[in-house]
Amino acid sequence: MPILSFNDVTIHLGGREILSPTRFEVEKGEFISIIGPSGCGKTTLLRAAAGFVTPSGGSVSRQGKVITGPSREVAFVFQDYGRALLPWRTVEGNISLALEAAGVPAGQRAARISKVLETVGLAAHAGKFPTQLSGGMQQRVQIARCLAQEPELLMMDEPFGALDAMTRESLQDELLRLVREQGLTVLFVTHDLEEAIYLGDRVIALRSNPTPQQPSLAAVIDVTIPHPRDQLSTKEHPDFLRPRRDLYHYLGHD
Ligand SMILES: Nc1ncnc2c1ncn2[C@@H]1O[C@H](COP(=O)(O)OP(=O)(O)OP(=O)(O)O)[C@@H](O)[C@H]1O
Repeated sequence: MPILSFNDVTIHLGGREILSPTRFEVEKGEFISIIGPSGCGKTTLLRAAAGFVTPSGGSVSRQGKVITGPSREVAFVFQDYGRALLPWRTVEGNISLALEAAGVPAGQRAARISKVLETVGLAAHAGKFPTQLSGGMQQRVQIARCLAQEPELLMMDEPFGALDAMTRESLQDELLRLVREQGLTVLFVTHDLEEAIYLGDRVIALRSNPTPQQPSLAAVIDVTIPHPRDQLSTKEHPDFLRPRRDLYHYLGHD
């Protein structure tokens, strides 16, 4: 059974159709990249998948059950790490939030926090406050907080969009490693075509202003580049260049 199904989901916001009927499924352990022009509904699609937005038509199911609201089984990483982390809590304190919310007993929290901090390479920074960390490290704290939650689904909304190119590439590689080690299922929104292909098992391309002839779902492209991937050879691989060219056209760059 798919972990997530969009069953002809339509979404209207502010009296406008943002998402025209959209159907796709996500299997456990898949990494789905979502790409499209600004305002085409990428965040809205993530929010619907997380139960924050109710479809005006169709339904979203998780493990075969129609979702009716938010769940602890879904964790969110936002682009704006500065606002996602509480500045008055240390790194450990921020991660503890997810465990407190999930009702994990105090005696079990410390071990889970050190495990996720180890996983994201921040064990030495547990007692620091977010402002004492670089942007990339703060983003890793957000990711660690999500991992501590042990979610079924990880939603990432342009998580690396505010980082410099080198930090972004190293976090992409770290994320790929985590996904493979932990068998995570991820929906990852990005503006960056190369990032979408580099990370994804599939790329979903959305278009703005859908019509019956040109629905929101412009394309779903399988990415067959083998793992492990690396920034140099993967991006020269024919299975990288082909979807890059196809998606470039789908996104209206003809
Ligand atoms: N609560 C809302 N009420 C009305 N309109 C909304 C609401 N939320 C989003 N929209 C509109 O829906 C459209 C899609 O927004 P969304 O944030 O999903 O796009 P996006 O593809 O993620 O954009 P970006 O790439 O710029 O982040 C936009 O035109 C936005 O203005």
